[in-house]
Amino acid sequence: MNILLTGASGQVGYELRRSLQGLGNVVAPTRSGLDLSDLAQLRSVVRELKPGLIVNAAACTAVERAESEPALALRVNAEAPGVLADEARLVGAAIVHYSTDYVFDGRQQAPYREEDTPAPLNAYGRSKLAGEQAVAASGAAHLILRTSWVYGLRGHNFLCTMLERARQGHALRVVADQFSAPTWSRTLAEITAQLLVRAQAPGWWQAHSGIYHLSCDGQTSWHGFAQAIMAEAGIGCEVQAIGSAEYPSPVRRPGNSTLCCDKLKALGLVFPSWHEALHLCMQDRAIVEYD
Ligand SMILES: NC(=O)C1=CN([C@@H]2O[C@H](COP(=O)(O)OP(=O)(O)OC[C@H]3O[C@@H](n4cnc5c(N)ncnc54)[C@H](OP(=O)(O)O)[C@@H]3O)[C@@H](O)[C@H]2O)C=CC1
Ligand SMILES: Cc1cn([C@H]2C[C@H](O)[C@@H](COP(=O)(O)OP(=O)(O)O[C@H]3O[C@@H](C)C(=O)[C@@H](O)[C@H]3O)O2)c(=O)[nH]c1=O
Repeated sequence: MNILLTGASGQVGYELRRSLQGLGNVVAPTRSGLDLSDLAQLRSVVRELKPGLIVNAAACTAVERAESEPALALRVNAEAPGVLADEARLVGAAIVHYSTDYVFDGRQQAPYREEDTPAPLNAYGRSKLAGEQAVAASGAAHLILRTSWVYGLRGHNFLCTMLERARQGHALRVVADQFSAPTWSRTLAEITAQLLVRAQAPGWWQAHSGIYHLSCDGQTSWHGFAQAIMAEAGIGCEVQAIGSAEYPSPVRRPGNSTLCCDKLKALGLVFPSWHEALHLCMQDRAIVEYD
């Protein structure tokens, strides 16, 4: 089976490329071979490859940029996934699509469940919600996996930003009033692959297509996450706690976007705590530095 993987140069796509190996022949075009803003190209690539599975890890993830370029965010995060899902249905493929905790407004105290009503606060969240809706409406066998605060040792993410700022000797001031679960890109990719092994059972997609929450266990604030990163890296750098109002940004972010993952756990999948995953990720640091 051919597996079409988009976004393989991103932090989740990079890990998926490895995790999906045992499931089929992973075809991972670069952006020049498959540009999600070119909807006609998307259609022709899927028709030519005839994949049995599409895994869409490509997205516009620059949250601040989405505020000033909402049309591009909508095209890549909403229209393109809709086209991919539509084409998946036509070639008889299933599609896995990633979404975000930022579809919620963060006012709820308890962790969000899949059936809770989304109400995004920003352009990125609105584009991702529209993407979910397009995939769900396509009629293709699908998994929409919502995750949160993804990091890894490569690419653009909060962990790399904090380590770089500390290395440069900057004082760290980090918001302490936004809560969710940091999720290692490798955890996300490995649990996705475990889920796809289960999905090989006859009738699985008909019974299980839908939205699932997939984050590491537990919750913390960005400030708590930054403190844990410094501790794991052995950097004795103080991290000052600030309120969201003290961090200048054109983007409104949810106060509590922790995701409840019980629906996936009920399928027998085991999730590490966010702290455990961070520890494992940081153990990889020496390897990545010599890559
Ligand atoms: N990062 C996070 O904190 C979170 C991410 N998610 C979701 O997880 C998924 C994966 O995110 P993540 O790996 O972090 O994202 P990254 O920003 O690390 O990677 C995005 C990928 O998408 C590709 N891409 C962007 N625009 C296009 C385009 N027009 N055509 C083709 N490819 C394109 C990028 O390619 P290139 O290298 O060429 O730019 C890159 O490979 C996304 O759906 C995201 O919304 C959900 C919650 C949290
Ligand atoms: C760099 C920095 C950020 N912050 C704040 C801003 C923000 O509230 C929080 C995280 O910063 P980021 O720039 O990583 O935020 P952001 O890009 O909003 O992160 C989000 O990305 C998208 C793709 C998602 O889907 C979300 O789950 C989430 O991970 O920390 C500080 O307080 N101090 C700092 O020095």
